[in-house]
Amino acid sequence: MSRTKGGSDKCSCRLVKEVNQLKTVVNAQSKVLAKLVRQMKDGCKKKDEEEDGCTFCGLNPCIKCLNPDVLYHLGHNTDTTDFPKVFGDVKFVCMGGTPGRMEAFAYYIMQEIGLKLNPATKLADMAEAGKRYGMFKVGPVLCASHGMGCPSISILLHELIKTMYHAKCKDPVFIRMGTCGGLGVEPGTVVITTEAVSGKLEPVHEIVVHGNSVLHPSQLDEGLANEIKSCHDPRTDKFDVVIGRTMCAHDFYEGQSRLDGAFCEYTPDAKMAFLEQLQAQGVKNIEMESLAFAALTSRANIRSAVVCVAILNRLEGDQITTPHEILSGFDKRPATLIARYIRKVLYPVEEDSDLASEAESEDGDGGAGDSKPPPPPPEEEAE
Ligand SMILES: O=P(O)(O)O[C@H]1O[C@H](CO)[C@@H](O)[C@H]1O
Ligand SMILES: O=c1cc[nH]c(=O)[nH]1
Repeated sequence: MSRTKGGSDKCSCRLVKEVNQLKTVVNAQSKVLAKLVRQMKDGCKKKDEEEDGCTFCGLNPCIKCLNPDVLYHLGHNTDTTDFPKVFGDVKFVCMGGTPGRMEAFAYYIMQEIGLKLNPATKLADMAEAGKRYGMFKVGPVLCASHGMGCPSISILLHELIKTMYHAKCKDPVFIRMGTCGGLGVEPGTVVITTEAVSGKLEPVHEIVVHGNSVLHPSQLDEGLANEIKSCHDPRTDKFDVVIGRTMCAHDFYEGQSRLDGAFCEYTPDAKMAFLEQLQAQGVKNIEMESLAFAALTSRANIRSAVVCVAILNRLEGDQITTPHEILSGFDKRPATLIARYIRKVLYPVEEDSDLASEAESEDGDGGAGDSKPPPPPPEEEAE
């Protein structure tokens, strides 16, 4: 009996050992299997990306299935516009409030990057059919007006991001060039945003989806902000450039603590206390689109920057009394820096010293438009 018991003990011991060995083998095999599946998926993802072409992340997977995709506010759709042909070369998407500013920028950048237009023609407004925004294309630079406020820029960004997606664009950079109210800075100073904050001073853009609040971070690309700042030449430019946080308001008057709106239910002291609180938190300016701009571009992993000129110092007042000629000179300042940045990217061999020779001349009649076009202008026509 005892022999039998000893035998069965031995047997179960061997069984346990064998089961354990088997477990080790199965575990090892499932690790190998998981690795192979991962490699297989990564391979397919890479292939998809190569096929899709566009480098954006996190986009709606259903875009592919929209046939056609109608970009209603831009007046284009994938049935009638050949996106890769029309927009496939876009590397810079520049945006600003008004169609006039963006058309002027389009002509300016044309000169700056050495493109030419047949003198008998003019740049077409590519969003004319949508009757909402203005859009002009000059080689790799797409210039679009976004209107006022986050809802307006947000609609445009959805449609521009889809435009870039359908066109299979590779890593286009998005830049908003605007005006703002400065905080403790001289009127005419250019402010480049590090981070957009809401009226509650939170670095998030809130959207309401299905009745629920959804928050998206509103960071901007620090490297890009510094690259654009480095295009400033303090020796010759007649303006300062600072980097800081931007408060994005959903209104020009009460939302920005002005005392001159149709309604005002706070005291001048409360206004000053709020503006000083903003300043203490590193806020350098106030405008109305940076939050949606930062949030939507960063959701798609797009490098983006906000470059605005202060048209007044809010610590000194609310009303904009600066004459229009001076304001339009101010408008050219963000444009000058952005054009230099674009030139640097397109013509990296250009010497930094070239920047000094074409610094903004506000005494002249053409302001930033006086700049010399870069050497070897490509023999290409603007669209
Ligand atoms: O000068 P732009 O870029 O239009 O932007 C600023 O000016 C408008 C208010 O006057 C707001 O849209 C604000 O963000
Ligand atoms: O004070 C200002 C000036 C321009 N744009 C704004 O939103 N606020």
